[in-house]
Amino acid sequence: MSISNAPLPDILAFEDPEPLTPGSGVDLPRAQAAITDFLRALGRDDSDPHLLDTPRRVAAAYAEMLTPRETSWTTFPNDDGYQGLVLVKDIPFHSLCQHHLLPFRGVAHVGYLPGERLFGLSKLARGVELFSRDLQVQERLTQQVANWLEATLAPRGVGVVMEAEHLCMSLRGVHTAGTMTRTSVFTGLLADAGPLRGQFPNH
Ligand SMILES: Nc1nc2c(ncn2[C@@H]2O[C@H](COP(=O)(O)OP(=O)(O)OP(=O)(O)O)[C@@H](O)[C@H]2O)c(=O)[nH]1
Ligand SMILES: [Zn+2]
Repeated sequence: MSISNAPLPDILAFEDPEPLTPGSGVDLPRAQAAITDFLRALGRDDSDPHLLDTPRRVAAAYAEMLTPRETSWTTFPNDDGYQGLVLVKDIPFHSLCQHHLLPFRGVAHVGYLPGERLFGLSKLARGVELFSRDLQVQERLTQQVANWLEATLAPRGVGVVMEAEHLCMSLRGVHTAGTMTRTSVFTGLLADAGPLRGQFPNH
């Protein structure tokens, strides 16, 4: 099943979540042949020993960057009735800009106010990876992580803040190295500014 920008699948139901299958649309031999053509079109000498295996490496690198790791989506009942914020800060992530196929990378802060279910904490970081390993724009990525938490946990509120440097702005084009783009989505009881939302860095 491809996760590319598709509506959230029903299997994200929170009672018994199944593992998501990573995107299966990658055709490695075809990608490798395309990189060979690409290098020739860029006027590179493909007899250079360092370039001989580059098409295979590049195809494999992009396939890896576009494929999230398999995981299980364990949730637990909130038997103790915990009402406070669960917030995992500074989750490193990287993704690929849909416009230039160059990386953007930074940190995500992901939190929720639990309802009846709790996530294993690592799953918040895995959720960021799930949607990052795609050709993305940062706004959609942020919204997808928030939508996924809503659909999976039915929490009382969700907050997702993402801060990233886009290499398409740093290495080319406008050449503004070091800029950081912040996107955020807050829902439910976190939609309005207040002390809970204030726990998010740079909210
Ligand atoms: N909204 C949004 N824009 C992005 C993101 N990543 C890259 N972009 C922008 O996408 C735009 C593409 O603009 P175009 O004018 O079509 O492409 P371009 O000529 O390469 O643009 P420059 O980067 O300004 O040279 C650029 O302004 C990028 O900065 C993102 O995650 N969200
Ligand atoms: Zn870009």
